[in-house]
Amino acid sequence: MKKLENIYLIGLMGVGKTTIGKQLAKALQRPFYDSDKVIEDSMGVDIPTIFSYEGEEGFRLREQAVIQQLTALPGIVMATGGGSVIKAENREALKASGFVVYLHCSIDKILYRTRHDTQRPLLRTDNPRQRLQSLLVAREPLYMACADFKIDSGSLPGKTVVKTILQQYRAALEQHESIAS
Ligand SMILES: Nc1ncnc2c1ncn2[C@@H]1O[C@H](COP(=O)(O)OP(=O)(O)OP(=O)(O)O)[C@@H](O)[C@H]1O
Ligand SMILES: O=C(O)C1=C[C@@H](O)[C@@H](O)[C@H](O)C1
Ligand SMILES: [Mg+2]
Repeated sequence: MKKLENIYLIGLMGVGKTTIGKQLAKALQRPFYDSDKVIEDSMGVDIPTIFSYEGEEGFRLREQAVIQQLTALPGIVMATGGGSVIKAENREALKASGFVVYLHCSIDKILYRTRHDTQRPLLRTDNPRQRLQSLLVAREPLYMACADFKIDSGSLPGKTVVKTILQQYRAALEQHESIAS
């Protein structure tokens, strides 16, 4: 049976996984992990540097190792990298071990939120809008295949997003417990 002890946030870059994840962890008094930050801390360099030396493929292998490691921990909140759902092994690990929340918002909002960003190598292109659109088309089915709950994190204030996720999580826990007993 699927476990629900952990909460995982998935979605495109810039939708607010790190921001919302930290607030959820605080509300639940749980440890917070950000898979991107765990990779950066373990390597001692930032993500653009990893991409430039190892390519996206090298980064994905490191990401897979970190997702496997973190999904084995009990009682955590994790913000995942935007591309963590690409690998089937990651999707399986996320789905099996936690309540998965898919944060989404409009491409316009993502572009606005990431307008000063230098840390997202996949947006370093002449046409970031087109890049985000094609990432969304490719990934939407993968996000949906993992998600227990999908929420618009673009038009709602962060506080409301956190409150709604907590309500959904508690409802899922109750249902889970009644099925198990
Ligand atoms: N609900 C919100 N309302 C307004 N701004 C927000 C909200 N959530 C996040 N932001 C802002 O949007 C930007 C991107 O958020 P964040 O870094 O949390 O996204 P992310 O999903 O973790 O991105 P990545 O996948 O690249 O790590 C940040 O500047 C953050 O302050
Ligand atoms: O969407 C993506 O593929 C990425 C999102 C970021 O969180 C980082 O994991 C990295 O920049 C790649
Ligand atoms: Mg993040």
